Amino acid sequence: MEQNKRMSLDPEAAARVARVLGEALPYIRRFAGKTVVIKYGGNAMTDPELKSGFARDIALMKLVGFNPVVVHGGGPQIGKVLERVGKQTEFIKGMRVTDADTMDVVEMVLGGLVNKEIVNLINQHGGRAVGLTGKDGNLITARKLALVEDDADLGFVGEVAEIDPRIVKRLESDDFIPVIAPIGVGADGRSYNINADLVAGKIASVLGAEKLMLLTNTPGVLDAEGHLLTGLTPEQVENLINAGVIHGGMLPKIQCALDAVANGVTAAHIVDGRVENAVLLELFTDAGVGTLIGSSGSVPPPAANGPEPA
Ligand SMILES: Nc1ncnc2c1ncn2[C@@H]1O[C@H](COP(=O)(O)OP(=O)(O)O)[C@@H](O)[C@H]1O
Ligand SMILES: CC(=O)N[C@@H](CCC(=O)OP(=O)(O)O)C(=O)O
Repeated sequence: MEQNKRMSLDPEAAARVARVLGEALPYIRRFAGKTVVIKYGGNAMTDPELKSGFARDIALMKLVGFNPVVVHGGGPQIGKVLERVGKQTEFIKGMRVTDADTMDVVEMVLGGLVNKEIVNLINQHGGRAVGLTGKDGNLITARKLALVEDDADLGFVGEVAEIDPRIVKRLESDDFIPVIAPIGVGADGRSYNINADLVAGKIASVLGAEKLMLLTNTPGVLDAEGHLLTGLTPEQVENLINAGVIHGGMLPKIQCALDAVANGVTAAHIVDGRVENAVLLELFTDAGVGTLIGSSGSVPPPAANGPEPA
């Protein structure tokens, strides 16, 4: 039986598989033992097959020697539950205004439903994922976020005051895959709702990650005509923000990408999570996908042979 299966493999398909694996090898060597932080946005969690494919990609990353750390959002999922309980919600500069009741829903949806769904899917694909919120091991200490240009009170919206990465490092070294919900704990023990992009950026910086990948529902950063911008420098990003081309939910995303790159993360990528195998395409192919934000707007592909330059 096994013999028959092998014989029926189409030679062209076999050559394609071999080519893809060959192309992946230098990337597997580049990232071996390195941390890659993947932010999985609620808008990218569109259908069951894509979610399952994402989980399989993360499990595979770990098996080939990377250290994936997942930080997830869940904005649309929070919105649905708020709607079900008849609660209005409002966003200011991409942040959800969060009163005490909304905070309860945020914590239940992110720390409960969404976190455990991702953990479960990764584990179904042979990974060993562990779900955390910022409260576990004091991972994320938060303080209330005050908007600089606006007087608006965002309620229990927080910003990261400090990341204690010990629990994440411990899980990584024991071959677990940390899956983190963006809820922080204040000095007073209260919960704070933090934009998941901001948490992902800070965690990537503190862990000294090789790469930060932000999965969302656009092909990447688009220009005023809707064309994909494949590589951006910090100066180009600033011009696009000033021109109003980057706005809404893309603002915290791009801000965290810039912060991460300024704090030692080699590159940040904004990637279309609605594309099948988006994570693997970005990691393992020369072309990559989405928008890369780096000090020079590009990262050279790894050498096909020999050691990686230090
Ligand atoms: N220049 C831009 N290019 C692409 N998307 C943009 C841009 N400016 C604003 N956006 C908006 O940002 C959204 C992504 O942010 P968000 O909805 O918060 O996603 P996520 O849930 O993945 O964090 C896009 O769907 C788009 O509506
Ligand atoms: C302060 C704030 O806005 N928090 C977000 C947290 C979830 C999130 O960031 O989800 P996405 O990545 O799917 O957008 C919210 O309440 O929606």
